[in-house]
Amino acid sequence: MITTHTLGFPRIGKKRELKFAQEAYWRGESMVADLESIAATIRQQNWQSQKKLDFQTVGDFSFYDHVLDTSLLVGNLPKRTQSDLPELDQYFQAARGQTSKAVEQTPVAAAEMTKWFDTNYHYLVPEFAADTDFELHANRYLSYVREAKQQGVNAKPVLLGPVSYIWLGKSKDDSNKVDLLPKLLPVYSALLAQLAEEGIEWVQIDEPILVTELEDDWQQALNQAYLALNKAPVKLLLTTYFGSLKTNLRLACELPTAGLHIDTLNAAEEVVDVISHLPENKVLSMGVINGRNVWKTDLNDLVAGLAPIHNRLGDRLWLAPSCSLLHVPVDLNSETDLDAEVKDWLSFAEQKLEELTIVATALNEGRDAVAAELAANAKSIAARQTSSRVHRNDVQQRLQSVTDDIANRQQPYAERTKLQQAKFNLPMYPTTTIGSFPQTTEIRQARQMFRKGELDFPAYQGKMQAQIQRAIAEQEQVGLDVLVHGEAERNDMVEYFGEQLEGYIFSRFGWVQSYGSRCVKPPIIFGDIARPKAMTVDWIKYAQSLTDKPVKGMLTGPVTMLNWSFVRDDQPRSATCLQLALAIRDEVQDLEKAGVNIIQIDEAALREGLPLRRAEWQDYLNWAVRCFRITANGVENETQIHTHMCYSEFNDIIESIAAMDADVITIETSRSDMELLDVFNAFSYPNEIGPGVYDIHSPNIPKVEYIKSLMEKAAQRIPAERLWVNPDCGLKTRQWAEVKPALQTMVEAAKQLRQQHVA
Ligand SMILES: CN1c2c(nc(N)[nH]c2=O)NC[C@@H]1CNc1ccc(C(=O)N[C@@H](CCC(=O)N[C@@H](CCC(=O)N[C@@H](CCC(=O)O)C(=O)O)C(=O)O)C(=O)O)cc1
Ligand SMILES: N[C@@H](CCS)C(=O)O
Ligand SMILES: [Zn+2]
Repeated sequence: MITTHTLGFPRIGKKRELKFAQEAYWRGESMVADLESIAATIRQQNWQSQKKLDFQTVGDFSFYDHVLDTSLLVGNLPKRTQSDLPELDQYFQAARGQTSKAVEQTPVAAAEMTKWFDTNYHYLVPEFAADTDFELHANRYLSYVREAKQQGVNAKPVLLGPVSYIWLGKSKDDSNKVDLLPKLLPVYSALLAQLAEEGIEWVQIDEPILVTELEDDWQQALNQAYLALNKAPVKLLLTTYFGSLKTNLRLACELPTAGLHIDTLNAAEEVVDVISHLPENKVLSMGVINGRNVWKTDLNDLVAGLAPIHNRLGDRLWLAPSCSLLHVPVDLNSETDLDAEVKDWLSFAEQKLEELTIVATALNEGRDAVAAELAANAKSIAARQTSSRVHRNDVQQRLQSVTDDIANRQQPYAERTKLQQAKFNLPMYPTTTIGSFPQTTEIRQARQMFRKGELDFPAYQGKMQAQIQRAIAEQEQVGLDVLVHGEAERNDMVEYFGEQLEGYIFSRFGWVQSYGSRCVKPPIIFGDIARPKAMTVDWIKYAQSLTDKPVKGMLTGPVTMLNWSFVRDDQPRSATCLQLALAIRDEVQDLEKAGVNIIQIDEAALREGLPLRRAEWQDYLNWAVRCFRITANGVENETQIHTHMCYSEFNDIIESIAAMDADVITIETSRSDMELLDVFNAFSYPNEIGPGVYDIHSPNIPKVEYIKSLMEKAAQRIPAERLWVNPDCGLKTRQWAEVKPALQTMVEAAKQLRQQHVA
């Protein structure tokens, strides 16, 4: 019999119950018991949903992030958070710098946050030093295991593996973090022994780094780890996901574990090799349902492909989604307003579990046992393949006419900058922001009322215009040079555009965790993309009508739209990106026609979209940069194109960043003390740069001297004439009470820098 399981399930709840409980606790409006109670209900519901599978996963629930959970579990929360406060409060301090406002505390620096592989999920980076010691703190983890068992759950606990845990962290003292492994392994061994005492048979141990290019020392670390952990009295299922194993294939097969999970969506071509290298006594868990996308699986096709593998492996075959379902929305059944035709093509986390059981039943008992389900699936798959709504002749024809010319500006930057300087006459160290201002409760409630029909468009528009007025007035008072309209009308920088483009649909409850309590609702691209009408022009024109200072038009670029949407799987990502590029190009040109001469095209996700293996980077960068250029470069020389990226480790891709040829790039650099600019310097990056001068994730107000010192460091690397002054990223998650003084400080710092420059 095939065994079914899942690597993890979304932990936010069907209607983001966890978010509301977390935020109420942090505001000091609820007790920890309320938060724990909601969390327990979510875990119970999740196990209930998994009842149809052979195992239910335990340990995938998290109050903030599963990497931080591992830090807690192995006694490695940052030292600065260690206090007499209860464990959960120390945990929140590590995550966000502070816990519930109702708790007396000293705020601390939050741990750094970064992207989880190539997803839009962020984890909290473990901190290491040569003297880091580990200690098992398993109470919470074991309590979940016992809670599950009390509910009759056939628990398969999940752990982030020790080698990936260390690999994902950062050494704070330049010591070699992999050297810490011998100190960490006894903690894992002790935990596995305790799990065995709880009656656990199988433990899922995630080593996602096996899909990356690993140096020898990391390969040896994996060998060392599993030789040690193999002695534990439980069976280990080693799990890999998000990619193929390539040069790590033999290693993954041969590590001494009882089973191996591979992502067969991303490693389809490796299945035969894995089967032939896998020792006869090992289980193979095949990740056959896409955990990163929302399309129904072609179950008939899958059953046909799996049948010979099942014949060969028999009971050794396990089936699961490709990765944790953390990256997809919870339940399609919550969507009552979704376009019925497209809804029939979709599958969210709950539905993916159903798909899994249908496949397993078809293989275990024969197709007749699920004939109706397979027939219904075949109908949906065929309907999608033949739908007239997927392909559009006008879009296809336009794609045929694309030439390389449209990706080029008329003049090189060196010429454009003279014309732009004459037009805008900006001072040295011009100041600006990245686009968004606080998304207040007032704004979100107005949008909710508009969505429910309680406000008509003119009333909603009036409210948003009032917000724009406020944003412009605040910026004028502060004395910024290039203003923004503040993005009040946008629920999200991607979803907002998805809602206005044809070829997209959007859900009502399709939330996916991005970090902590923050979620995104990625819009879904189902067909060819077209822009029926201008999307932003009226808002920007309105903002410009309120001031004599230039207002930047603000758009999300094609690569970011692609990377933060659920995309179609019936054509290459590059083809979808090109369609997006053309649609957004039209918006750029409409803005220009409307007299908007500074246009920012955010490509926040360009870097994170890099494939996990370097060998595949160049191909991605080639088409991604070309798409950006197609979007941006159809404008006059005098029109100034900005782009923005939140993560600025550009060491390996600086040529591509330069090839984008944006007149100005604003980036996140404050936390790196401007060292990230070294690469721009070494490359002699020719265009203008706005290195972020303060971290927008923190409520702290920066000091003038701090900003000046950062900009002085920047000026050692980039000629001052090409420097802008701006925050690291947008300000939507902050409050006005924090934003205003922070920007005042920034403008004051810029003024002093100008004076120093003259002197
Ligand atoms: C810049 N980042 C972004 C990423 N990805 C994106 N798609 N967008 C981004 O901006 N990735 C990297 C970074 C960091 N990530 C994030 C992700 C999410 C947020 C964030 O603030 N999310 C909000 C939800 C935003 C949203 O869609 N709001 C809607 C709906 C608001 C809502 O919940 N309404 C309530 C009622 C109103 C109320 O009472 O407040 C409801 O519908 O029930 C909107 O504004 O209309 C979040 O809260 O999680 C930030 C950075
Ligand atoms: N313009 C966007 C970019 C975020 S990456 C904002 O300011 O929120
Ligand atoms: Zn950003």
